[in-house]
Amino acid sequence: MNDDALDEAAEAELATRWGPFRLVAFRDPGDRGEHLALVHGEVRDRDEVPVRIHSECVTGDVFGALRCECGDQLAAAVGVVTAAGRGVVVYLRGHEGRGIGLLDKVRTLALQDADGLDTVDSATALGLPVDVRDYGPAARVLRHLGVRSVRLLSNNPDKARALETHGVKVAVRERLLAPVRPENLPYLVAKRERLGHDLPAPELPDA
Ligand SMILES: Nc1nc2c(ncn2[C@@H]2O[C@H](COP(=O)(O)OP(=O)(O)OP(=O)(O)O)[C@@H](O)[C@H]2O)c(=O)[nH]1
Ligand SMILES: [Zn+2]
Repeated sequence: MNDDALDEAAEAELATRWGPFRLVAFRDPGDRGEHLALVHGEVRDRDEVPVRIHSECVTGDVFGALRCECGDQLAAAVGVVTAAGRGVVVYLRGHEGRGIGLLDKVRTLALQDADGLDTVDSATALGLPVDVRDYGPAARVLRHLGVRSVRLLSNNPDKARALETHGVKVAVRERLLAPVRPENLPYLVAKRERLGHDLPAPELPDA
């Protein structure tokens, strides 16, 4: 896809429970979707800016679902950014279910519960792709913000590679770990063993 400018963007200050952010809402020319970037501190013309590229997970991010660790990672990323005094959290809508959409994601969850399939096999069993996320919108908004290179907060080496193919300079990728819980243990195991995520062997804390 092209790596040109954003179609349109709107900005406002956003005081949050975590601290002050500048909200940049934008429409991307590639997927035509509306996405968000939460910007903290000065990021223009900076190198190694802490950046989280977060795929929408309405169940985990909004409703606190524990079967994935998305909500915990989002909070952790905001914590890293505010502690560093600068950074960006890009929130990509349309990435729900690694790009298959909300309804099909929920179908995969139901199949996991019914048949014990993991997050990969449940998608394949339904004839769905495992991961069809487009990182072009993330690359374009980082360019729009003038970020020179990023300290990427992610356990997914493919995400770093995908961003690089869209012209983002990933100076370093850093793990973004969430607490291991009984509810998210199967998901973390599958991400480590099936999807090649850079995760330590997940272990539950002693009770
Ligand atoms: N298809 C499918 N998608 C899921 C499932 N659980 C969570 N997701 C989606 O997975 C996306 C997040 O991807 P993950 O594989 O958890 O992590 P990642 O973004 O690749 O890697 P990190 O940067 O380390 O978070 C979100 O869009 C979720 O909606 C599931 O069981 N099936
Ligand atoms: Zn999730």
